Amino acid sequence: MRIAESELILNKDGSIYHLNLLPEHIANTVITVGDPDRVSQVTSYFDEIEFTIRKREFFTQTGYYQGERLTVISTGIGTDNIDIVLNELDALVNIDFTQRTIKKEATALNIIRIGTTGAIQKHIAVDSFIASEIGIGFDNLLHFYQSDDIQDLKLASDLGKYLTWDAAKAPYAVHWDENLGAHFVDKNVHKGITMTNAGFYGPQGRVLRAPLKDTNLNHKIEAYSYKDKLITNLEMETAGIYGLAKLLGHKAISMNVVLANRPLGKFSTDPKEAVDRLIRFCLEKIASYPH
Ligand SMILES: O=P(O)(O)O[C@H]1O[C@H](CO)[C@@H](O)[C@H]1O
Ligand SMILES: O=c1cc[nH]c(=O)[nH]1
Repeated sequence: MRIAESELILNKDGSIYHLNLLPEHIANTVITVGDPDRVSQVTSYFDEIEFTIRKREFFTQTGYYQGERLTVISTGIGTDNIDIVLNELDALVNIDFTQRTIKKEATALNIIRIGTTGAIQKHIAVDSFIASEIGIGFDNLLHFYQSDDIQDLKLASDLGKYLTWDAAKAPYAVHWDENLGAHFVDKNVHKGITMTNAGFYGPQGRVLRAPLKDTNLNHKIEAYSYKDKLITNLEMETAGIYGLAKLLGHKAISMNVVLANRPLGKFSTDPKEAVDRLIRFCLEKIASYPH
């Protein structure tokens, strides 16, 4: 079926609406980062940069790292942007832009998020790494899609009940890609459950001037366990990436460096270096991932 001009929106040069990319611009392995400035921090380790484009907060570079073609793209902040980035990346590989039809053979991308986060457990020190085994979304994004079969409904319902959460704002839970995820875990990485929320302040239990509705929310999250697993960290993209990647047939892993330890009230003294260590770690893991 032909997809209408209002749904699959292409720019005059044939590129996809927000990302401004043509199908040939992206590699099958895509690194997503929140901060547009982090894209060139990643590609500073590349042997060659083939392509650079920027529109709004979406800055993309494609190039080669140890002989492998990789795309690095910034998503900006939040799962509203993840909806755009994941749908448009998927369209670039799985929709024929000339015919406006879905291609017969689907392409699966490897998607690796290199992000920053706040730990909710005291024992997870600032500057350490977390690989998200599960992303739990409090942002509602996945509820707009038919997605029950890719969600961990039991975990979401258990946590919703534990927090006596408003049913209209029910969380969703989606697992990482097991193969890709396992490859990124080693002795220096905490494996955890990441809570993705719709904001940095109130939704992550931060108070500057605006008082919180539930002042105990972070303590409750810190104390919650499901099948002996704790919620480890809070950020703003992982669950959306896991949900849409799984729904669209892509493989995703979210790796985050801990900049804040919330219960201890600590923040990294050198966030740029901490992010750089995670970048180098992830690039080595990508280079050694069997294809
Ligand atoms: O560093 P990035 O990848 O942007 O990730 C985290 O940092 C931002 C908030 O400071 C949010 O996007 C959060 O998820
Ligand atoms: O506490 C933090 C740190 C980074 N990013 C977040 O979303 N939260």
